[in-house]
Amino acid sequence: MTKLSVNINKIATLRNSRGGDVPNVLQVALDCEKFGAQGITVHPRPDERHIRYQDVFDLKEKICTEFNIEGNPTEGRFEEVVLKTVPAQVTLVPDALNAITSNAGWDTVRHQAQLKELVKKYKNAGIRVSIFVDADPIMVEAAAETGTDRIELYTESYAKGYPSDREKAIAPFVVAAEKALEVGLGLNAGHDLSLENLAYFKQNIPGLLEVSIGHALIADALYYGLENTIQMYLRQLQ
Ligand SMILES: CC(=O)[C@@H](O)[C@H](O)COP(=O)(O)O
Ligand SMILES: NCC(=O)COP(=O)(O)O
Repeated sequence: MTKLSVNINKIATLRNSRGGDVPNVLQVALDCEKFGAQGITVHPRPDERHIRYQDVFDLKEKICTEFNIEGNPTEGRFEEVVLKTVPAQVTLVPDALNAITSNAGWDTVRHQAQLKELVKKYKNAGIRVSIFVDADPIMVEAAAETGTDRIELYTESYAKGYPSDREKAIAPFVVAAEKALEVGLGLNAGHDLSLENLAYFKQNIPGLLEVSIGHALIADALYYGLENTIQMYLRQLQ
């Protein structure tokens, strides 16, 4: 089974644009769960441009599905907030401070020692760890050496390549997924997954445990409504 974790960053973006509490981020998260989402993902950034650190505490208290916190472990209050809230999963992402969104996976060879320390710290706190990586078997193999439980494959290149040549776009992800299974890593994926490209990804990637989807899903909800949209995404994963 592949779990759908809804990334609610975009709900917080909308709320922050007016400075009030509409839409209410916590209520949307609870509704996502009610509508069938099996997890909630947030990606607090140091400038708190969407999810605020306080949201993370508020969400942890109320949501009952799997809580996944993504972000750069060395920036802002990320480490403090994750260790205080103890989510089900932390996903380590090497975000640059000025990037519009996540734009690369870890170089797990170069950052091996740093990642080993981080993985140990979060695992000792009882948090499952996932490392965001590109679809490259060398990066996957080195991720396994850090002791991480899972990796999250960074799917932007798949999403970009899908419309013109989906077989070519998926090929490196199949290789990376097979490597992950071979070295005993759990497998997540995310970034720019959508109603258009999700089913083919799911059908071709062995052992896919979880996808986290935000941008496209929230945009689709403008047309189909949140409940319908979540059901539509869940159907792609059957
Ligand atoms: C880790 C990742 O793939 C990102 O998609 C991220 O979680 C979304 O972050 P933004 O909403 O800040 O673009
Ligand atoms: N980890 C990826 C994620 O949470 C959502 O990414 P996107 O669907 O907003 O691109």
